[in-house]
Amino acid sequence: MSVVQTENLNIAAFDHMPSPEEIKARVPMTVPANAAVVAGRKAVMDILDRRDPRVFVVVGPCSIHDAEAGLDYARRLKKLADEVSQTMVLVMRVYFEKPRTSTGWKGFINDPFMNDSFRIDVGMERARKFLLDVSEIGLPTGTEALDPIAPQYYGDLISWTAIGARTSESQTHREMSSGLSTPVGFKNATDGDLEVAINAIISAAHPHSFLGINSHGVSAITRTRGNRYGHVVLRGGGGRPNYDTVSISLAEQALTKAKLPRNVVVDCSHANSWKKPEYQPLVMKDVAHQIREGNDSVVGMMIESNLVAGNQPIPADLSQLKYGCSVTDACVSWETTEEMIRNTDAMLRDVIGKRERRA
Ligand SMILES: O=C[C@H](O)[C@H](O)COP(=O)(O)O
Ligand SMILES: C=C(OP(=O)(O)O)C(=O)O
Repeated sequence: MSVVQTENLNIAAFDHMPSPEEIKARVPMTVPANAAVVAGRKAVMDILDRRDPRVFVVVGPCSIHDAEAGLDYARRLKKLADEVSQTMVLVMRVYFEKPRTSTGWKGFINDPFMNDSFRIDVGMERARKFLLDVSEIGLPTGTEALDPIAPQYYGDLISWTAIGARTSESQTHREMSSGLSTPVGFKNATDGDLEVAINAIISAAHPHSFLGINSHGVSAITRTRGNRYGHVVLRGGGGRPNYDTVSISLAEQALTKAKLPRNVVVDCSHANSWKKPEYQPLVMKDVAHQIREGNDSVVGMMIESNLVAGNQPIPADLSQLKYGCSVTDACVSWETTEEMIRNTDAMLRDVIGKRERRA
């Protein structure tokens, strides 16, 4: 009797992927980019530690699919960030990895040509280059860490990380977060459950040992120190938003009960806006109002925004793509984004000033 093959029965191919070191050699860190990352991380950590009275806002496209439009966005955002720097730290949302409810385009790293060629090697290098370019503009970047190997390729260029609603309960993602060098926002689950995010913060704060890769792309027992900068992100779910005063108070109580810092970020999009971009300004205004009224647990907000409002399906002929328009979730336009950020700046000026004077 011969041995019957029992492994890799559903694997079509193993194609070569350059190591993190090789990709970094092609797109090396620069001094100005490094300075933006260090400053961005410090600002967010200081906000979480209450050493900085401002709030951070992670704002940008639902996903990056066109580097040129993305950089156009980044240049505009940098000007806005400088304008409102008294009250807010703007972090550009640079999402390359999309967790899908069932199927769909999984992002710029997975399929950079958006034609099912899945050139992850090209996607990873281009993603790294994009992050470098945004950082050189002087903006910190925030991303969702979905693939547990990917941070080895670009983690040095990230200032804030999200663990998404579909993965906050995943041990793999909690382990990975325990080793990330950035603050990590854990989203409540898609059904609205906040406990998974609280458990994720506790888990990620501890050291873990797990299977990963090192910078040479070799399997490694990865041993982490634990990440004390975990916090919750309220994104709504289970058919209802959770940015209202009662939901935020419940989140504060849950954090206190778990002996965790009362740090809450509100995602103005997703189930908090019923996935309708036109509601995002209302959510942001409501949350800014809560801060004005004395709330001190909300440390940040998130906005899904692009140059052009709405979204578009990915056409078979990519030349038909509308410039600056999302190919995933619908976003608010650049003009609306400016208005949202400027209104929030005006609403927060007094309260942030008071916090500053108290310090
Ligand atoms: O923000 C992104 C989307 O909400 C998430 O990736 C899920 O998208 P889908 O439900 O369209 O698959
Ligand atoms: C997938 C996202 O969010 P959530 O995990 O809240 O669905 C996202 O922000 O792209």
